[in-house]
Amino acid sequence: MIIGLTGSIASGKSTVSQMLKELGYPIVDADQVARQVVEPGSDTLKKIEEAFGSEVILPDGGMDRKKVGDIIFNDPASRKKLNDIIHPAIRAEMMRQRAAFLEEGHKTVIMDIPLLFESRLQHFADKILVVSVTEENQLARLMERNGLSEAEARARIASQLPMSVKEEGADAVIYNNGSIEETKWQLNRILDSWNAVES
Ligand SMILES: CC(C)(COP(=O)(O)OP(=O)(O)OC[C@H]1O[C@@H](n2cnc3c(N)ncnc32)[C@H](O)[C@@H]1O)[C@@H](O)C(=O)NCCC(=O)NCCS
Ligand SMILES: Nc1ncnc2c1ncn2[C@@H]1O[C@H](COP(=O)(O)OP(=O)(O)OP(=O)(O)O)[C@@H](O)[C@H]1O
Repeated sequence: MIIGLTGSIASGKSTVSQMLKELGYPIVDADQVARQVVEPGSDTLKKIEEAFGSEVILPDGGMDRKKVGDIIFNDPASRKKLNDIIHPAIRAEMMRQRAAFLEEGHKTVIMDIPLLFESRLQHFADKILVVSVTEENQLARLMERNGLSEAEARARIASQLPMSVKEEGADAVIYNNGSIEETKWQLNRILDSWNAVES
């Protein structure tokens, strides 16, 4: 069984993903893969440099994530340009990791994909698990975690589909507004109902 884990920015996907990891499930993490494919010297980073200029490259050859974030979260055309370059590479690497886990004999694989709905990747998953949060908690947690102003945080939230659309497309929803323990309890209940065996 492939479980697609998604949600909105700062809704708690990584928190839930960590719980799944502790339970023994193998995880393919799109945000982590997105870092892997832009390592210094990679073809993808070269294409990003061609598209956005050498000012998005740090002196050590890595991508300046802050600068790229400032550009793409404030301009839909730039966001599309980056997505068109980076998403094919992310998808290919995620497919490779998924196949490797299945080949190792894992019965369940978690695909943590923040943009599952935006990129129309629903077909990747047998079950879609959405981590939801109220807009108030989302804004507060995002500002706190990333040290962003309210305007910067709102721009990031607005760059994704509304939470309600994702909830509608989910097979199950975790409401991550209470304690971590409450979130863990919801997760366990959902995994039981899906008979999702660890590893
Ligand atoms: C723009 C970048 C450089 C910002 O890096 P930064 O370290 O600040 O953030 P990080 O990578 O941890 O992403 C945080 C969250 O931002 C959101 N986000 C990231 N990229 C996008 C995007 N293109 N569109 C909408 N939301 C996005 C996701 O919810 C993600 O979980 C980086 O997010 C990136 O390379 N994005 C393009 C790749 C991508 O689409 N990743 C999302 C998963 S496929
Ligand atoms: N139930 C909770 N109570 C309080 N804080 C929480 C809770 N769940 C998550 N957080 C905090 O909220 C922030 C966002 O959570 P997390 O990083 O898991 O979200 P995410 O969906 O993975 O974000 P992103 O899309 O940006 O990768 C983190 O600082 C996390 O510690």
